[in-house]
Amino acid sequence: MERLIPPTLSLKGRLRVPGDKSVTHRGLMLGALAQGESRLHYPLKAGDTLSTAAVMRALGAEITEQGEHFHIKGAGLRLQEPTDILDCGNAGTLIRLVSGLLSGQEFFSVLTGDASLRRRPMGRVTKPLLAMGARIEGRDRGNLAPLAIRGGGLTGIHYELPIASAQVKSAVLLAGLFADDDTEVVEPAPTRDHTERLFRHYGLPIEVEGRTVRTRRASPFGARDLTVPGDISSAAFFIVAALITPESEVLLEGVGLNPTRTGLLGVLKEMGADLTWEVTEGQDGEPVGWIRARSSALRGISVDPRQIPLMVDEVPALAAAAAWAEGETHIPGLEELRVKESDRVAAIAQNLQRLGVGVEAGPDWLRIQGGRVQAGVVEPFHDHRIAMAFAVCGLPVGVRVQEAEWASISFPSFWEDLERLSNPA
Ligand SMILES: O=C(O)C1=C[C@@H](OP(=O)(O)O)[C@@H](O)[C@H](O)C1
Ligand SMILES: C=C(OP(=O)(O)O)C(=O)O
Repeated sequence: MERLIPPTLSLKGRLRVPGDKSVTHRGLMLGALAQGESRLHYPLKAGDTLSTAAVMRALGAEITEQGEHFHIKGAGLRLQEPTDILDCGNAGTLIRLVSGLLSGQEFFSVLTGDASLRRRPMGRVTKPLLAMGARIEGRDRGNLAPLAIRGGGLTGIHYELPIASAQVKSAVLLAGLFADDDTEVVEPAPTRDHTERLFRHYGLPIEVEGRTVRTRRASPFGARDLTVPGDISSAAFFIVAALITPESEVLLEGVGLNPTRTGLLGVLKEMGADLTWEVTEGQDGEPVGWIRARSSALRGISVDPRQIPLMVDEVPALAAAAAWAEGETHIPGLEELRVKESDRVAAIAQNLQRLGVGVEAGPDWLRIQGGRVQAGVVEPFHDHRIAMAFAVCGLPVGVRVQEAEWASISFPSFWEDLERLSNPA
């Protein structure tokens, strides 16, 4: 389905973005492992997290949608052998985290997903899980889904992550809940720490010392309610939209402001963004607050690559901001973007070109010549973040977005929210 976004004069209003995708995935998994009943408040109900709910149901948890929340009846630490293959859809976080969980279960399971997910590297999780004692087979010597897992009999490991990845860290920590001896993961750089915070919320073993995270075998634990903050990765599109559209002011409320997720805010400030935010409460271990973005004269910068893991899903939105900035923006450190839902380095470069923006792409970098954006047609390459980022990039001049339905992977109300806040020419 193609969406026509008319040239937009201004963007104004307040918005509560949908629940955080990372926290929703984890809340569903840990609620399913708990004993007893709990509520997951304000979860993200979108393609990726509905896949997680379906997978956890197939593993024995009862999960029902009740108004604003999910009601979860946990299966406890011993899940049920699924009677069919488990479909992870488009969700990298789901297949990687649940591989860790299933490595701890003494039964057979098979994980697969859509065409995009079946192209994404799984060796990064199967390698440490095999080292812990799980039996895992997959295409390409265990690097590609479908993955067949027979779990159980795990021993803890000390694992130095070769890449900065919260998914790999979390997969190993989840497996560590079922392993003899301690499991220790060392990160090369900080990544989102929702798993660590949620382990604490549920009273699961967790110790953090600098870049080292440690866990050990879990005892049965009780269910606890959890409230999911708004997703800063979804907020990012409206932040950038307000910055690049004249006469705009947008207030985003109830947004998760975990410092391992807010890299984009600092980078945009460095570009001259009129952007303010404040943490107003702590919600089940996650800082939450508001963000205000106003139209700004942005300038190109050279982004510090150490910021990328703290804004890894926001790079498409940053590219949209860079297209409207005066001068050149250099974004290094993008090797991981090559293996997301699409090759995001290539997808960003191609769509910037479609809108008349000068761009050069290297193996792990982008160089964007800002200041001149033309109306055009953009192609998301089956990737939700690319669809939304380029809707935003073309907003002030008008843009046609192909395959607009992909936004529903993480932000089903995106088009409606955009229309509500926009004043078309
Ligand atoms: O742990 C998570 O919830 C996520 C981690 C990141 O992936 P990597 O671990 O591959 O960097 C991110 O891109 C993804 O959208 C969500
Ligand atoms: C990379 C993403 O998600 P996942 O890895 O879970 O598919 C994303 O949402 O941008």
